[in-house]
Amino acid sequence: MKQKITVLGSTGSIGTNTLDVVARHPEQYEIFALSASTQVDLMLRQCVQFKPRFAVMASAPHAQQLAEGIKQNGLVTQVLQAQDALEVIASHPDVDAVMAAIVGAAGLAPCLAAAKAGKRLMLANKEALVVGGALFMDTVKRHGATLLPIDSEHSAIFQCLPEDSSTWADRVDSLLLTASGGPFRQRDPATLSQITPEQACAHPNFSMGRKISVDSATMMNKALEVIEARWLFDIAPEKIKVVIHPQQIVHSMVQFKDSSVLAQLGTPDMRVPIACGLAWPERIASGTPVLDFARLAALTFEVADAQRFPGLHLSWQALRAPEGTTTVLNAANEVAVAAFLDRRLSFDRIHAVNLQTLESVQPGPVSTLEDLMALDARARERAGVIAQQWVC
Ligand SMILES: NC(=O)C1=CN([C@@H]2O[C@H](COP(=O)(O)OP(=O)(O)OC[C@H]3O[C@@H](n4cnc5c(N)ncnc54)[C@H](OP(=O)(O)O)[C@@H]3O)[C@@H](O)[C@H]2O)C=CC1
Ligand SMILES: CC(=O)[C@@H](O)[C@H](O)COP(=O)(O)O
Ligand SMILES: [Mn+2]
Repeated sequence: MKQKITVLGSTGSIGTNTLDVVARHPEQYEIFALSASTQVDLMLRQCVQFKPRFAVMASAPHAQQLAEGIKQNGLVTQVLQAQDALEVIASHPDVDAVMAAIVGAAGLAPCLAAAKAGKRLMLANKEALVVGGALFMDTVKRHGATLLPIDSEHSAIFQCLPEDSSTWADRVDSLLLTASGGPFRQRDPATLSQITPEQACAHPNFSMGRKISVDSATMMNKALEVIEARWLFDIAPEKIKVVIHPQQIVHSMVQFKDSSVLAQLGTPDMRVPIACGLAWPERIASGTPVLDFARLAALTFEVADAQRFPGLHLSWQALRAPEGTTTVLNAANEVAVAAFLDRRLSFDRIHAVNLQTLESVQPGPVSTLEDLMALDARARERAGVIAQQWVC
């Protein structure tokens, strides 16, 4: 039987890489549903190629445009656009696995729907876990869903950890997340206010969406990944460490109690963790060239400079603070990054918006999705006001 896959965010960087891997294995996988926000033409091409049963667009005008294209091409794909359409395709009884590749907190509701339906959930959308925290993990456990990390660092750790998670607490000393340091690892900090969105999005090793690219440049991506690791691997925040490794060949490491360290290596290409998540515990070809150790240059490691990357430490601070603080941090960062990408906020103010929002929003209850979304909305509103004072 072929596995039926829903891809949430199919027009993005992770979405298109997922479809690339799926297309290499037509005997094993078929696309059940796709979702996108604005890219109608690309979505139509994906529908022509993969013939999904459903395609979801985020807005009515985009859905209408897609429906016309679907009709012209004689396809039977049903186009949906409704508030709960993402939940519908994430939890449909015919779906075997869901790739969560929407960017931001917007991906939380469909992730929870997939988890409640007990699906195999491949999680790239780290913000969903940063926002959802305990509720997300409880939902996965209560409904017997299978959660597979797609974020490259977490996929690496997942592959290095013993299969039996009940042994982790006794055996594991710490998790070592590697970080590229982004495009400004060596840039004079005095010039950070001049950075353009184009410069910030020029990641040294990966071609990714604009939001995660800016996060990599501030190292807020690593802050989100520390929080993501805390929940995925149920580990105390102080046992999660970050080391800069500019080549991104070592994707992350696990240090055990006897000081032995296991690492996962590979060419930096997201099709590797995607193929790993799709097939786990089997292995399938990803289309990625293997590492050529004869030609590999030096692998180097450095400490992250706290002055250059002040956002990194917000992860540990937020994890020590009352539950819900990570939801506030994520919302502030989404607002600040959007303002920077719109050229309304300078690059070096992203951290200031995050910090001031954390200082001024007290998290309330976070035991339901509605609680989390209300807190997210409150934090966004506050972050918007804070960002406004520095509008450029
Ligand atoms: N790119 C990478 O290599 C990696 C990404 N990740 C994580 O994976 C997630 C996706 O990243 P990436 O693929 O780079 O992002 P992209 O911006 O490239 O893609 C995002 C996708 O989500 C859709 N989308 C955007 N906003 C909404 C919304 N409000 N509602 C519904 N759909 C929406 C977009 O639609 P459209 O394009 O049609 O507007 C697109 O399909 C992020 O959480 C990121 O942190 C993790 C590790 C690596
Ligand atoms: C590919 C991936 O998982 C991204 O999160 C990427 O690793 C970004 O790396 P840095 O945030 O370390 O630049
Ligand atoms: Mn990552």
